[in-house]
Parts: sequence; structure tokens; C-alpha cells
Amino acid sequence: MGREVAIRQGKYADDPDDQREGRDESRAGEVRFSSSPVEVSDESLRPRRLAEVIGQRKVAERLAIALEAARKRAEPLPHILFDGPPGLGKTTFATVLHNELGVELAMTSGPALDKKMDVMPYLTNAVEGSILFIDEIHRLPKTVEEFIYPVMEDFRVDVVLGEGMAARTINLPLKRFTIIGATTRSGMLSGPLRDRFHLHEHLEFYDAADLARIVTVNARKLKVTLDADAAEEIARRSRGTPRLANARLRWVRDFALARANGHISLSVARDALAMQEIDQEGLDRQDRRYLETLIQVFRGGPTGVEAIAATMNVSVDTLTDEVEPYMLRRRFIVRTPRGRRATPEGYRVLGLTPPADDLVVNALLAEQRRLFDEGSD
Ligand SMILES: Nc1ncnc2c1ncn2[C@@H]1O[C@H](COP(=O)(O)OP(=O)(O)OP(=O)(O)O)[C@@H](O)[C@H]1O
Repeated sequence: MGREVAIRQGKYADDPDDQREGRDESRAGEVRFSSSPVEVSDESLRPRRLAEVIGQRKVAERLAIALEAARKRAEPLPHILFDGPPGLGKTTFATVLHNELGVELAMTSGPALDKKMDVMPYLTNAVEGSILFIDEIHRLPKTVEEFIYPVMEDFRVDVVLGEGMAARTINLPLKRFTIIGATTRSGMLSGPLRDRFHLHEHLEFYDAADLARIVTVNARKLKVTLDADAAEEIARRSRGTPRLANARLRWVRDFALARANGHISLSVARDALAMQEIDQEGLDRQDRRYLETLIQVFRGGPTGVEAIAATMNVSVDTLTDEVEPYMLRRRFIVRTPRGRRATPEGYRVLGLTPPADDLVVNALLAEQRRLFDEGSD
């Protein structure tokens, strides 16, 4: 079993974002008083070993190979980059690798590493084979990014002492360790940084069957009983995202306790999710507001995400990271060079009739795609 997280500082120490699921770890030695009842934390809903990870089979298989090779060669894991929308398991995979190898894990994030000196303690404290997890690695400042290039390649840092003519560069050797980077925006990563990761793993949205298995396993961990069709219903309405499935499950569990006998049946799950205004497709209020804004204010687009964000009074990052990936995946919207555009499916999911010209355009596109597919056979 791995030793617990060795270093915690930076973003997770005081960012309100830490209140999100899975981010509520207390710091070592810290005494925390809480008036809330004892709760199974989201940390304990995380799978601990690779065999417990549900879905993402190809990613898990490749990681199993990397683990086995690292063990056989008695070397650290290669540097690994995980990318994909929030809540799909990037942090989970990093902690699973740490558990599997029984090595130390330090966690930080791009925005917390503002200066070279912020990253230094992580580098000099890293022991042989340990893992440094850097979340939101696309937000590393350029100077810090360049500072870690030699770390990733040769396990050394170049420290400049003195100034001007008297300046000298000292190469400080480091222990060989692994950097695991996570990003929701792999496109924002510079080429040189991306190339220094030997493994790139893209996490995809989960299908409903895998999510239903996650809901079932986690219901057991939360000590609540639920019917198979209720697990499927919660899974179907969780936008392919385990973090949302966990949040929905917790709400349905509370609802079952308050409004029924504590058991989660299909009708309890439906009533609970309806009360939270989560629709049949798993879209919540914010998702629907996004589509409504695009369709009703901007007449279906094309329009820039900045304009939608300003109209909704939310940040562009919230839309691009949390709302749009699932909309794109379900083809409720498309991205064009001139901005976002609602598809006929996007209209229908809101119960609206798509404009006739959209239907014609869509039929033409489908026909074009069919001819292209036939031609390429
Ligand atoms: N493959 C999986 N099997 C079972 N549960 C999972 C899996 N992936 C994620 N989870 C659950 O979803 C929660 C959120 O996952 P995690 O924090 O790893 O997402 P993330 O991709 O790191 O998100 P972010 O980009 O916001 O940091 C975990 O606490 C865990 O309970």
C-alpha cells in the first residue's frame, strides 16, 4: 500500500474549488472540526487499484503494461499525460498508479506553481520512483514549464546563481521520479511539453452500462440499496461522467431517506432527479440555459462562446470545460470556424422544432457523408 500523499500545497490548500467531490482531503496533522455527520468521503468512492477501475478499458490495459514494465525494470513509471473533460478519472488514475506501485504521491496544480521556486520543493523532495501529479498542467506559466524540461528529460534542474557577468548555472541532479500531468485542454499544451510525456491517455465519456456499474458499486460503499433499473436511470442521466454519477447518487440517496423508506427504486430515482431539474438526457439547468441562449438569443448560431458566456453571465472556462464537451459529444451543437451552432438534435432536446433550412442542411450533410463513406470503402 502506498504511503499517503506526501506534499499538499498550492491550489488544493485553500481554493473553494476543493469543495468539489474528491477534493476534500485534509492536510496531514491538521485537526478539522465539522458539524456535519460522518460521511463516506468521495475520496473513498475512488477505486484504489487498477482492477477496480470501471470502463476506460484500453487506457487501463496500457497502464497495466506500463506498471508491469516499470516493476520488472525496477524503474519509475514513464511521465504520463491524462486529458479529457472534468470528472472522468484523471486524478483517479494517478492515485491508482500510486497505490499499485506503493510509492509516494505529491499533488499540485498548474496555477499553484506560479514561479520556479514554487516547483522546487516538489522536485528536491521527490524520492526515487515517486509520482508528482500536476493537475491543470496547461496553466503552468511558461517559465516554470521550461524549468521542468530538463527535469523530465534528465532528472536535473538548472539553477542560475548570481546575476549579470557573475551568473553561473549549476546542474542539480534529482532522484528519478514520474510526472503525471492532467489537463482538460490538451490543445493548450505546448508541443515541447507534450512531447516530454511518454504516454498520452485521453479519457472519454463513459457509456451508460459502465456508469451503471459505478453507481451500483458506489451505492454499496455508501451503504444504500438500489434496484438495477434505478442504477441505470441515474447512469443515463449523468452525462457520461462518474463525478456527476456520484453526485446524483448521493442526492437520490438523501431523497430516498427523506421521502421514502431509504431504498432507491426506479420511481424514487426519477422523482429525485426531476426535483433537481435533471432531464431525461441528464442535462441540468445550466446545460439547458446554454442551449436556450444559443438557440433563442443567437438564433441557433453560429456565435462565439464568449458571447454566450457573457449573455449567461458565466465564465468562458465553465462553458468550454464543463458544458460544451458533452454537448459536442451528443451532437447537440457543432463547432464551426464562425462559432458554435445548434444542431436539429439540439433544438429537439429542448422540445423545439428546428428551422426548416437547418433540416435541409442536415439532410444534405448526411447525404454527403454517406457518399463519402461509400467512396472510401
Ligand atoms: N473509472 C472509474 N471507475 C470508478 N469510479 C470512477 C472512475 N473514474 C472516476 N471515478 C469517480 O469519479 C470521481 C471523479 O474522478 P476524478 O476526480 O478522478 O476526475 P478528474 O478527471 O481528475 O477531474 P478533474 O479534471 O476535475 O480534476 C472519483 O472520485 C471517483 O469516485
